[in-house]
Amino acid sequence: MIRFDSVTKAYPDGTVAVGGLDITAPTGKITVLVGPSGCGKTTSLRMINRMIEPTGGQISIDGRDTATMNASELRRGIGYVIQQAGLFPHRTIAANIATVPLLLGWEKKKARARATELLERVGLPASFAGRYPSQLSGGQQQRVGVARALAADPPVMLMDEPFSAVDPVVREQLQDEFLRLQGELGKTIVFVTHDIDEAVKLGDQVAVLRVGGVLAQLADPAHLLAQPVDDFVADFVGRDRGYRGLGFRSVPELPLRPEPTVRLGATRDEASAAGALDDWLLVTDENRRPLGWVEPSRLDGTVESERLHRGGTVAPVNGTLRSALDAALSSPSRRGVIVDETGALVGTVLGHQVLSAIETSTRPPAPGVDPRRGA
Ligand SMILES: Nc1ncnc2c1ncn2[C@@H]1O[C@H](COP(=O)(O)OP(=O)(O)OP(=O)(O)O)[C@@H](O)[C@H]1O
Repeated sequence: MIRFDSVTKAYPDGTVAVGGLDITAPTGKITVLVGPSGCGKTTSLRMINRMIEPTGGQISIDGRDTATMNASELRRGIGYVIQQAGLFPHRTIAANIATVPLLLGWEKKKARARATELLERVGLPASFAGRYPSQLSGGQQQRVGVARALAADPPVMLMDEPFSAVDPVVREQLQDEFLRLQGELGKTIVFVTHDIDEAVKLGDQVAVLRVGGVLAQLADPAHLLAQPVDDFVADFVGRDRGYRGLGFRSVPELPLRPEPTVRLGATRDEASAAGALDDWLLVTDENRRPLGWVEPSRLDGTVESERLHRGGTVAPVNGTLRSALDAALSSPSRRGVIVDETGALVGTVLGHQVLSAIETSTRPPAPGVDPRRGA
């Protein structure tokens, strides 16, 4: 856990870059610092590894005051990734990745093996090991930057706009791979971005800062989008926040309807007895896993696999409103199929129910409720 207690950075010219910041970045989670240009994001990040020394307050990692630690030792336990990767141009990719392990005194062979392993981990071929940074695309260089930061397996990672310099498509791929990697590694990450979409996509919690390095709101993404604490945060997260919120709110909030079903091999009479003759009917296997839809009125024999209308995605019951809406919109019956972790049918939901759940979640909080406190 990284903890900021009333942390301040004032420059000799009087600029207060960070003004009394209190934030806790929980172990194994991604904390995103987001805010307009000049609000002190980078300064806050660099104070964690003491590339910048605070002028007030205290930063501790797992209860240890970083000011009392040896600065180079501190940095070796912290991976650091910056925009445009910041690779050493005259060193090979393998040598770049192995920088910290070699500083830590690893044998060359072991460091090289680690570099190759990490290349694959970040989605690059091992054959890139002998190339130079200029022989890689921007997105590939960013991956190497992440691999380099992970090389000595530090528990903490600081990431300063690591995906900002690449085009939107590559950026999305890098974000997805980063989330997958974090799912495996569970590092304690502080991530700086100016992009609210990136912040809500990646953050377990998001800290919105105002200029002067003051915390405006710290919340999980769903809560931030649904209940911005004031106009500054509301403007920053944007007007379409309700629709961004789709990706975060979970299906159990929705009223699920029981759905009549029928099995393969059922006759037309059985099918029309199960549901309405002129309505779509859901066909499942013996474990209640959805297989597709039929229209009983169009059946001229039994329900056969090849007659099924398979269109439509299914949404997991612990999934998001976005997946539920996709399921509803892509279903021929317009009823979105919700399944449990075994893939078995739990119920269905209508598109307008998903939309009203979003409406409810984006209404301002009731008077007396402090939106700074999590839901
Ligand atoms: N050496 C310095 N002397 C005086 N002021 C400084 C110095 N370094 C940074 N600042 C100021 O501190 C404030 C915070 O800067 P910082 O780089 O942390 O912001 P940021 O939120 O990361 O901005 P950006 O998104 O534009 O990178 C800015 O107003 C900046 O001009």
